[in-house]
Amino acid sequence: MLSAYSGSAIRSAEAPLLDAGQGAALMQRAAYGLYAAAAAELISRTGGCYGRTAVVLAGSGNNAGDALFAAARLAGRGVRTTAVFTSATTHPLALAAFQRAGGRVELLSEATTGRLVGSTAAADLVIDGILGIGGSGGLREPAATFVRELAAAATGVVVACDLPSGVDAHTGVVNEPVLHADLTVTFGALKTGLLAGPGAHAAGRVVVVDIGLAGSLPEPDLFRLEAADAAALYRRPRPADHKYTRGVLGIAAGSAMYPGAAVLATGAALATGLGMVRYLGPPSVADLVNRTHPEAVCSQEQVKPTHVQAWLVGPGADEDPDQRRRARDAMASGLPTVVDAGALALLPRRLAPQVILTPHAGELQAVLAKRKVKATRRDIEAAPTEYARIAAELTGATVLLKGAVTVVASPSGSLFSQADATPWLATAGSGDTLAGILGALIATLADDDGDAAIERIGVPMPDKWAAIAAAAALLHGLAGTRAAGFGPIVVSELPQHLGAVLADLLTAPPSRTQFTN
Ligand SMILES: NC(=O)C1=CN([C@@H]2O[C@H](COP(=O)(O)OP(=O)(O)OC[C@H]3O[C@@H](n4cnc5c(N)ncnc54)[C@H](O)[C@@H]3O)[C@@H](O)[C@H]2O)[C@@H](O)CC1
Ligand SMILES: [K+]
Repeated sequence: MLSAYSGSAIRSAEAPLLDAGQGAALMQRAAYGLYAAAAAELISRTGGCYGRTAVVLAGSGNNAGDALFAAARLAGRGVRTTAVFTSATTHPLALAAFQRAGGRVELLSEATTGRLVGSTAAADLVIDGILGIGGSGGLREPAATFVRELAAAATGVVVACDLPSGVDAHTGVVNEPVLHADLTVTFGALKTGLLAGPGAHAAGRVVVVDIGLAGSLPEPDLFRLEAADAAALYRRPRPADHKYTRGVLGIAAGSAMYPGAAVLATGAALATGLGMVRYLGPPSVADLVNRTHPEAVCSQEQVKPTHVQAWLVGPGADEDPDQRRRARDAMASGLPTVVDAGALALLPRRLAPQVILTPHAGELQAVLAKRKVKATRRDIEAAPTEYARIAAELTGATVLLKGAVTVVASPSGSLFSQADATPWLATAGSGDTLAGILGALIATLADDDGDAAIERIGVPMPDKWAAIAAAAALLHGLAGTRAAGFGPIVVSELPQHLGAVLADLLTAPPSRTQFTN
């Protein structure tokens, strides 16, 4: 599991080391890590370092210090380095080291912007060291115009120092213009803004350089599950199991108008693995579910007499009064319940953490509007963790906000973010399969075994449902990525790819230290 921290948490972790006079040593560790990662990137893209060109964009703070010390080391490997200063002052020792190593210096101004955009765009490597965790708001002039023009040009490889300048380290809000990085080399620990919100896209691949903060870090602000966590969370069948002990999921999805949602959600739940799916819905849909998934037990029953461990309500069920009633009853049942699509319009005032809402930004906007929180879809997309957290707080439910990077907010305040999906998953029916996967996971992990699994992966118990939701997003993303390897995704085929993903995961859980948002 990856853990991420706000900029202020990183600062507090650094404080005792700075007080002990270790500031220069911390900067050297950061700079060395940045140099090594940038050199590796340069070699992999251009075949070497000697004779290549690099431009460092340098601001006024310690972020520029890291970048200039790193560039001095690159110069020592024969890289022709130039620093473009966005302000008249900078880290003096780093500047001296950079110049000693043969680095050239340029000062950005209105008059030099056009020329420097051209030469920077032509460089093999650009290191963005304008702002780090000390930055607030968007870039000011003249850096703003320079970065806007540079971002519109084709550049060599872009490596961000600590974080892309202009990204909010805490929220991932991107204060435009921001130079999108191919690689972000971040120091001490992951920053929340590199894993969530538009900042996650701006960051590209992320590597963490250990500068010795591990012992001083507080509780993380955000978690990200890795494939190995999903494998550890997954409830494997045991010899003494029968279908009723492995988890039974009730699904009230689909309607005469949208029968496909029921088929997709059921198929995804079955492929995730559980004891049984009990499908409840109108006869025509039940018939279709039966024909496509004969193992599902279908009926027109209501929620109360149906014996299950968990519910999934809402996909494709907007217009059907019986399905709406089932959704309301499931939410009131006290059982773990996935509330998706149409059922999101039926929320009672207050819910519990085992109720997991799975809106996209537009649906979350409606949920929030009913609770007098005004936010546009754009606002939510710009700061997804903030709005998911508000929704979890106001409803008492766990909130999984779908997006390219999916975020999950626990009513306890904890956050998860998962970036395993591929844009190919943005296709009709995709959400129904995510709901099905999540439904199967909550049905199989509803009991004490689920609690034990949560302890195993090191998640605090109040965040059990958020972690399971994050695992569902991860499995859905991996299945989608695998499916996309065979061309555009046909959602009804996703379950078979999910089966293959699970088979891989459960036999050889991979671990990752570097990831791509
Ligand atoms: N504190 C430490 O010991 C360490 C810090 N490190 C580096 O230092 C960085 C933090 O350094 P700083 O605290 O100096 O902060 P920054 O380097 O992020 O820059 C802060 C400076 O930028 C100015 N500024 C803020 N917002 C601006 C904006 N929107 N437009 C233009 N200028 C703006 C401020 O006036 C301030 O002078 C980290 O991100 C990391 O790269 C690393 O060297 C590791 C050790
Ligand atoms: K930066």
